[in-house]
Amino acid sequence: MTAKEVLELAKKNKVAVVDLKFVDLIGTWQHFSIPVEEMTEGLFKDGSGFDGSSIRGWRAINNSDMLAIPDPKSACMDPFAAVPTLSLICNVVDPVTRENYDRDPRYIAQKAEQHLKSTKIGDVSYWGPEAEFFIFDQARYDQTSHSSYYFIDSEEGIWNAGHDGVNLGSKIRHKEGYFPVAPTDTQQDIRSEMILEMQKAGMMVEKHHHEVATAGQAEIDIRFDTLVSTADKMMMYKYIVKNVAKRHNKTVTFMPKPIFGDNGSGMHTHQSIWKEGKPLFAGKEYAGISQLCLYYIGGILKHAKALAALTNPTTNSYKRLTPGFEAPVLLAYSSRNRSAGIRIPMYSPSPKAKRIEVRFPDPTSNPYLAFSAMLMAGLDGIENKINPGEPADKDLYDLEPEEAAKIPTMPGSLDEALVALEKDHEFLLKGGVFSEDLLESWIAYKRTKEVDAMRLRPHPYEYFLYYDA
Ligand SMILES: Nc1ncnc2c1ncn2[C@@H]1O[C@H](COP(=O)(O)OP(=O)(O)OP(=O)(O)O)[C@@H](O)[C@H]1O
Ligand SMILES: N[C@@H](CCC(=O)O)C(=O)O
Ligand SMILES: [Mg+2]
Ligand SMILES: [Mg+2]
Repeated sequence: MTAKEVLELAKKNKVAVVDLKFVDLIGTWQHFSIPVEEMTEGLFKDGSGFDGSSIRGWRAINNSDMLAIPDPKSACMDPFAAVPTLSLICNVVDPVTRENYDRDPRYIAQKAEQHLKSTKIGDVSYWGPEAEFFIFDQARYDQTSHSSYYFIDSEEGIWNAGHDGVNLGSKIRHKEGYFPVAPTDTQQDIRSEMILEMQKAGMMVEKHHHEVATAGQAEIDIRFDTLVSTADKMMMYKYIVKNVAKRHNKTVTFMPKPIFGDNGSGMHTHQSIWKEGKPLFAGKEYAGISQLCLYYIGGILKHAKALAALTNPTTNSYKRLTPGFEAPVLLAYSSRNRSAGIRIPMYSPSPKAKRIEVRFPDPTSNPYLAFSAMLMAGLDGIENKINPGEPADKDLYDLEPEEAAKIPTMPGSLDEALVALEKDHEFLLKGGVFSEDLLESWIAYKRTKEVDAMRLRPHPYEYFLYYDA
């Protein structure tokens, strides 16, 4: 859509307000709105000003004026505003230099797309994220100065099955959420409503279903698209999922591991590179992939510990990456099992469908940064012909300890991942895609606001362990 077409769309839909959205460093949409009269063709060049100093991980107060420049291609009607509102996703620009702000995650993703072209390896990359999430009836969090408590509830939870925990016929048994029909699945209609809103917002949806966890775990899969467009769609995806849940007085969390002892939520990320309309990952090597694809896998595996700081960026992320819950721990690749960090799906023999699925990312990641970082790691693997080693076609959860010890693992904590990123980030700086400044501010933010903040707080479970010591 061009700027002119957006103005026509606004007229046709009797738009009164235009909502300008942009993503902060952590990966949350921020927004402000203007009356429709303020939306001229010039807005798409000159942008609209806002104070960037209050945005997480951004510039200090002495350097705070920013411009939001809307991307006309992102225009759609906002599904949740009662007043007819047009939604536009923006890039962020410095008003003095008119340069893109180098901490704007969307700009980094645009540079990653350009970088792929400049390497001449390929001209486009495709991304298909499968985000999982929980729909709860309510969630409460209370914090006193001494400790913190949380409480979640779900009509599907086994804790609602009766005092003795016996299944009463329409309750999901432990690990059996995937996927009996209603009345066991109580969330069919709410997921359907979510995908209808996604379609109205211009997204192509492939599937929705209940996931394995007992208490309202869901997944919606969208059709793959180019890097920036897919990251834009992930932002809209979360917006729609959370707001449809709210309509039903429910609440959604994308936390990777909200419930101890049950499956967590991942965001497996399918990816492939193409050149002149040809899929570069299809070939005659293992599982029908190409040598280039093997090198791409080599790059992802080599840099996985550093990547984790961006693809699994919360302290909670590492509670998901434990054996026994379909989330990967060991850094290996395989066509067969879902316990490997990278899987090569075998559903279709078509070269067009040939892709790799990186299984460790989770939906707390900022999609612009996570996709860009994975692309940069894969390209580094291709440029340096990094051999990924032999595939691991066994169940990696059941390996003999000596065998398992030979395979590298994901980091055990966010702290470890941040240290890995500090040591290994040259591959991200190529072509000026990521800057040292952005990575430093990411690491500092995550360390002080999340790792240290968690480390310094007494945990509720410590009361169970130590209160009567
Ligand atoms: N060539 C491709 N490049 C990138 N992504 C692709 C390509 N072909 C398909 N995809 C995307 O891959 C994703 C496939 O999701 P699908 O649910 O089939 O995966 P799955 O890993 O088998 O599922 P699950 O993990 O739930 O068992 C979709 O987003 C789809 O659009
Ligand atoms: N929920 C699992 C994945 C389940 C699946 O294979 O879809 C995870 O944390 O990655
Ligand atoms: Mg899934
Ligand atoms: Mg998957």
